[in-house]
Amino acid sequence: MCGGCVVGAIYCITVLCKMKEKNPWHKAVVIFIAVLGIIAIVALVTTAVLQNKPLQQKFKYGIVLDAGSSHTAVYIYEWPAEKENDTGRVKQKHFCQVKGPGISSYSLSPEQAGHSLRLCIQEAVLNVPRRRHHETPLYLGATAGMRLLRMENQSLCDQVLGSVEKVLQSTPFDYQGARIISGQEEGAFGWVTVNYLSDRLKQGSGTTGALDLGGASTQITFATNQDETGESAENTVTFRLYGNDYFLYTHSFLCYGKDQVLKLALAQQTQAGASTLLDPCFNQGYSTNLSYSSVYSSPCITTQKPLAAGEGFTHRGTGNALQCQEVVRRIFNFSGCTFSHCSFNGVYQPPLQGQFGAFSAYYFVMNFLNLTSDTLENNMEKMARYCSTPWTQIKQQFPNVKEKYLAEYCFSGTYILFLLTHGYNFTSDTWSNIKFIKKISGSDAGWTLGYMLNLTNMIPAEAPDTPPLPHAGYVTLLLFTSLLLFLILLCSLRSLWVRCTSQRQII
Ligand SMILES: O=P(O)(O)OP(=O)(O)OP(=O)(O)OC[C@H]1O[C@@H](n2cnc3c(O)ncnc32)[C@H](O)[C@@H]1O
Ligand SMILES: [Ca+2]
Repeated sequence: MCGGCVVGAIYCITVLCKMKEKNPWHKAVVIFIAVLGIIAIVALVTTAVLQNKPLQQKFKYGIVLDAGSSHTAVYIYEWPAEKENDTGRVKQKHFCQVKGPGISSYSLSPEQAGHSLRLCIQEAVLNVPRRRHHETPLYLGATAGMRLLRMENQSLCDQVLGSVEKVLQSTPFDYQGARIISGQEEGAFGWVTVNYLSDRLKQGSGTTGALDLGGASTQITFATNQDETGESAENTVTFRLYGNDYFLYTHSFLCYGKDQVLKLALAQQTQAGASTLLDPCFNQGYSTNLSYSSVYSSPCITTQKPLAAGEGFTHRGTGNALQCQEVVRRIFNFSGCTFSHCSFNGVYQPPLQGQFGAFSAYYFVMNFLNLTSDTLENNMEKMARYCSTPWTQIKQQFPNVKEKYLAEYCFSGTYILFLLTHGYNFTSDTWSNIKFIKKISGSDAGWTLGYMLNLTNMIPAEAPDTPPLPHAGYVTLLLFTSLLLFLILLCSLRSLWVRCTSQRQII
């Protein structure tokens, strides 16, 4: 188009040049054409810039409720509408922690499960623009607490899900269902979240494994070679994302979350039915009364409450890390592996590969104990020091930390170190491959984002086509070409002018 302008202008000037002697207005017309040329070029460049300028960003939203065993959390995600399929574009906009325990704890009053969500739902209504409400998908995924309730009592489990469903259906959002997700989904979507947020999926290699420690279950997930996944189909998840194939190893250990594993340890230590339990995993001076039923009523505990036992027992700390390790060791079974490699309890696990992100309770506990950036050996020493500190001193030192957490850190820290090393086979050399994380680029690490990305088809199987030039490159090229054409126009005008003048002199 610009080339056409220039050729046209040159033609006009040639004609004008011939008409020169007859027309006294020739100079004004030449200037007029030159100005028109400049205006045309400016208009062209302006149009190109404006046409390609990103429109004012419109955002879309998605809401996921993480109905965990210990609590429910509501995550609101936000992304630019026109960049839906780009990796790293979806961000956590808002987070709301539901007051009270997880929904599985409402099995005796199921109506309360739905009711407990109301405040966070109200927050969500305020945090998503009203005009987007009807098109904002809303999902609820329940994890290990509800898996355990389902094992215990299917009917109560259905009533609790029905109660949350009733509340979620009455929201202005596009409710997409409440369900108990499988352990494989929990592990695999945690892996998707971590790798999506760290922008690793488009690169196709060097992904990060995901370690999630909840209250009732724990997951390990990492990419491995295709031949490693052949041994155990139930531990394999495959994804094709942005044109790359991923073969994931994943396993969820039900009952090995932080709260249930403590019950395993307590049950293991109270087999004799004594009225006092001296527990090396709790600080010296710590003492509380526990009922036997609070320990033995969990479906994770397969042994019966000891016959000789009364209603309850006194749980007393002795604070000894080495003895605590032995207590923890007894809740793992390292025999009976029928595969080439196992983690524990006869579960297949291929050799560990690559870096790992450890989140949820891994982060809470290791961060509190200051064990996130040291060697394994130093962490063992720090752990021993924490366990041997008297309870009164611990309480004085951390007056603002919830007492239940404080009391359990010796046990939880010892369990985490044992699980990662003896359970999953991390060594002193590979310890530094684990990063204890809470958030990545402002969004929480966890399964919820990966779950939503999957259900909304926001991660394409094939890499989307990208324009050959980025926007800035395209505008620069256009500007440069226009300037070049403008210069050619000026030169042509000048040379024609010179020719006309010389012809006039000859005449
Ligand atoms: O995945 P599931 O097993 O269903 O459980 P969850 O989703 O409820 O589990 P979380 O990751 O939210 O929490 C894991 C555990 O960490 C505990 N926890 C939360 N904040 C903590 C903190 O600051 N210090 C220590 N423990 C904490 C919490 O009570 C749980 O027992
Ligand atoms: Ca969880």
